[in-house]
Amino acid sequence: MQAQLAVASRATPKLFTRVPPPNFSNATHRARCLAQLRSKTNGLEKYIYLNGLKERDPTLFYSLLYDNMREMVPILYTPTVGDACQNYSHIWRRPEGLYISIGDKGRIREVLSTWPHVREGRIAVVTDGSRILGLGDLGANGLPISVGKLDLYIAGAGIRPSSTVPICLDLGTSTQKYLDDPLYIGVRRPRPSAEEMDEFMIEFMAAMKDVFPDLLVQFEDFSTDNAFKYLDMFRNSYRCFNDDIQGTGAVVLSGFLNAARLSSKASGRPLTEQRILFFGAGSAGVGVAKQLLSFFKINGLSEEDATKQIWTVDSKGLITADRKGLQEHKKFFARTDYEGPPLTNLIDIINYVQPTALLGLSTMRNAFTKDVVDAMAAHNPRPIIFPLSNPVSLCEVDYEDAVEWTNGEVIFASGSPYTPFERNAKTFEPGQGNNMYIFPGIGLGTLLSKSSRVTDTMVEQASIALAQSLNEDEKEKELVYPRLNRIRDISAKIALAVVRAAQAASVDGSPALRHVADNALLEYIKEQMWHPNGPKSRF
Ligand SMILES: NC(=O)C1=CN([C@@H]2O[C@H](COP(=O)(O)OP(=O)(O)OC[C@H]3O[C@@H](n4cnc5c(N)ncnc54)[C@H](O)[C@@H]3O)[C@@H](O)[C@H]2O)C=CC1
Ligand SMILES: CC(=O)C(=O)O
Ligand SMILES: [Mg+2]
Repeated sequence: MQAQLAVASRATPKLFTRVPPPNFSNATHRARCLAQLRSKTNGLEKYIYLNGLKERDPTLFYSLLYDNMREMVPILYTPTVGDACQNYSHIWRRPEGLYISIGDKGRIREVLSTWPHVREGRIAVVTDGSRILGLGDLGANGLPISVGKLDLYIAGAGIRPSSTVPICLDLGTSTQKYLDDPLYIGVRRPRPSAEEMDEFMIEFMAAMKDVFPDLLVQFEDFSTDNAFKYLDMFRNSYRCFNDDIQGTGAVVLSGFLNAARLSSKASGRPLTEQRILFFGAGSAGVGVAKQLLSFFKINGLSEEDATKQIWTVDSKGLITADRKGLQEHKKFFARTDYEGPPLTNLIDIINYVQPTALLGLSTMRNAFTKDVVDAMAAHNPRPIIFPLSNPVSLCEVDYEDAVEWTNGEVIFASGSPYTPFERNAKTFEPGQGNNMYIFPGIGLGTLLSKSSRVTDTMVEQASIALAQSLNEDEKEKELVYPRLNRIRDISAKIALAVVRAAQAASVDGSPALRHVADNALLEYIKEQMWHPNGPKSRF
């Protein structure tokens, strides 16, 4: 009898259907799992391994993720999630999100209702797979981006796993390779017309609200025209935001605020005279440019003067207002003060604009060549260079090159992670300008305040809170973003700012929080967070 009891106590019923070995302990198993992960040399194999671990033992998976963010985030998120998406139909093991197909039009509510945790749903990340990172139209292979973003909500903001709803809208794909692939997981058809897609999206959003009344929707990686269109269409009637436009805008503004202070210190140039050149003018480039307007406005410039500090470049060169057939989202920042022949070469554009900051959101690998970086350094003692395109295979310049070419003076942040390195006995630590720093806090603050909408001021305040979250060591090392292992603390501070902004905008639905002082509210936010081995949280 005693032997039986001893055996039973070794078994963790949720994890094992058979009795584990006599020497089993959770601590050793944890170390074993990390060793198994580290034994894999290929990123995609690591992704598959972690995916399997999440299925076998979610508590252990999230606990390892929480304690090893710097090692595991680059696997579950950019850059490796890009490989996972591109190969998803081939590496697929089990259902892990919700597919809503174009064929479900007319019965979307019914399909959503099949989700096992309907009443717990709080945050959905929704992609249509049409622009996954900078990798193009991956169709139904885009689901891992929703899963990866939600893992960051769980690890970074303490959202309970069963409250998260990863969704991929399976609407077809324009990528022939996938249509021809016998293992392709999605519907085999071209993407729908704008009219058909609008009808689908209107039904989808109404059904989401019915089925998940407490849900926040994060739109992710929609192609640029649709990203702007559906944000405009839904932001005033549903609790939603677009991560690529608003999340990226907020995270880059935040890093830029810190970078601009460092660069102004070296140049003596006032903050309001920062001149920003965007290389890439899609949903991310224009989203960031719009957010940066607020930087200048906060510093006292009128909207008209602020707009003059920003130049945008697309695949045809410097964007000017006289260009024929300019897409709607490019018009706001199109220059009216340039009268020469079209400027198409980046170095010519830099020499004309004389920017203090060069931000890359172009998907053009190595577009910031040594000559480009030299041109930036010729105009600035400390040039701000942010190559923000994801994944690393599309990044505009590698960290070590940017440091080498500027003799260590560059102020740098990239969209995907780079590792620190030593140069002349100094450690260089790169910033990661990625919306992963901001959306967990925006989501947490929106849920906690029970806001009916996500307003521009909520996004802006999130950005300022992130900028102010650097600790003394990070400031001393001249980092522009905090270190990733502090993300829960940072998300709590961002959430606090978001709650206050929601209250100021009167979109909050939790009036009791209005009377709680900031310090107490911050503690309350932290207490609400889910921990892998802790008590159940509210979210
Ligand atoms: N770091 C972060 O947090 C984020 C990074 N991104 C990244 O930003 C990149 C762009 O995303 P979207 O704006 O949504 O894509 P998009 O396709 O809408 O925009 C790309 C822009 O780059 C321009 N471009 C393309 N080739 C060019 C060339 N040779 N020279 C100059 N411009 C060129 C295009 O004309 C377009 O304006 C992606 O790699 C994405 O992963 C997006 C969101 C967040
Ligand atoms: C980071 C992100 O959202 C993107 O690259 O699309
Ligand atoms: Mg994205």
